[in-house]
Amino acid sequence: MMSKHLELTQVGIDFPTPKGAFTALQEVNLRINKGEFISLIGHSGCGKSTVLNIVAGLLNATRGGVILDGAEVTQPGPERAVVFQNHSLLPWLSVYKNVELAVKQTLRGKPKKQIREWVMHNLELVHMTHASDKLPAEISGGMKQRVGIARALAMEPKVLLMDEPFGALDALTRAHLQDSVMEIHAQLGNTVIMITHDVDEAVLLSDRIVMMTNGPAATVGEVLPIELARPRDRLALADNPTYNHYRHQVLTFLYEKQKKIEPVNAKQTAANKACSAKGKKIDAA
Ligand SMILES: Nc1ncnc2c1ncn2[C@@H]1O[C@H](COP(=O)(O)OP(=O)(O)OP(=O)(O)O)[C@@H](O)[C@H]1O
Repeated sequence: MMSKHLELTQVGIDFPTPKGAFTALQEVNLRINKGEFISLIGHSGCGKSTVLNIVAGLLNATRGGVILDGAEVTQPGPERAVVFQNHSLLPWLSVYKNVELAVKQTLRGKPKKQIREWVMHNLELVHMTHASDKLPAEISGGMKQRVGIARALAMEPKVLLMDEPFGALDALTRAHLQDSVMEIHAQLGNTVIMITHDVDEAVLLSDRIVMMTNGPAATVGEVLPIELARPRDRLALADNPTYNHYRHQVLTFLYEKQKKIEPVNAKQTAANKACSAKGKKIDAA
């Protein structure tokens, strides 16, 4: 039986700017069950990373707050591991050492053999044991991202926070990693919050998709439960009407309900002004 364990209540944040306070988020409310896979989707700049950073404890909310298993989140902690778009591995350490470094604190004082087994176990989860002695520069982008995920998992976090984890990868590598993440999630049952811009990725991976409104003062617009049986097979789902219905709902939210009106750039504005001035002169002539 799943129990609610992560709660964002009335979360709001103001950033100081030279022009005064900028309200990025307003009244964000979300209840997440243990083991749930949540995707955050919304237009660029709406506040997805800000939500994730508040849950990670890297930013403090101006209003409201986050409770994880009854304790308020006020700072970063090992129970909330973050995977960023750009792996952020230490370039001078091997794949093995990068993962080991993350668990040294939590496994301090444990026998070396136990630490080694744990590091290798986590590299195995992401299929990276074969490259344990390589340096980050010697492996591909997708492999680095796998190691970043292994490093996060090795900390045994209650919540795995992923900020566009596959954003920098080519489509095929991305698909392989999505499959790995689904496998790992099925095996470990961590709670996951993932930011994505990819509608297919959100539908394929999630239990619920949280769709955010445009900023400023962005908030949760709609929440879409994805009731597709697991394990999920991307090929089989391509022709599945329910899958396509979910896809359509997300697209409708993004491109109809939250249509992004791009600001006209300064150059264009100047050009338009010049044009209409010219037009007036012509009219007047
Ligand atoms: N430290 C800061 N100071 C001022 N404004 C900020 C700060 N951090 C974020 N913002 C603003 O808050 C809003 C939300 O930013 P955020 O990075 O969370 O958006 P996002 O949805 O993750 O964007 P993207 O999809 O492009 O990564 C944006 O308007 C951004 O400019």
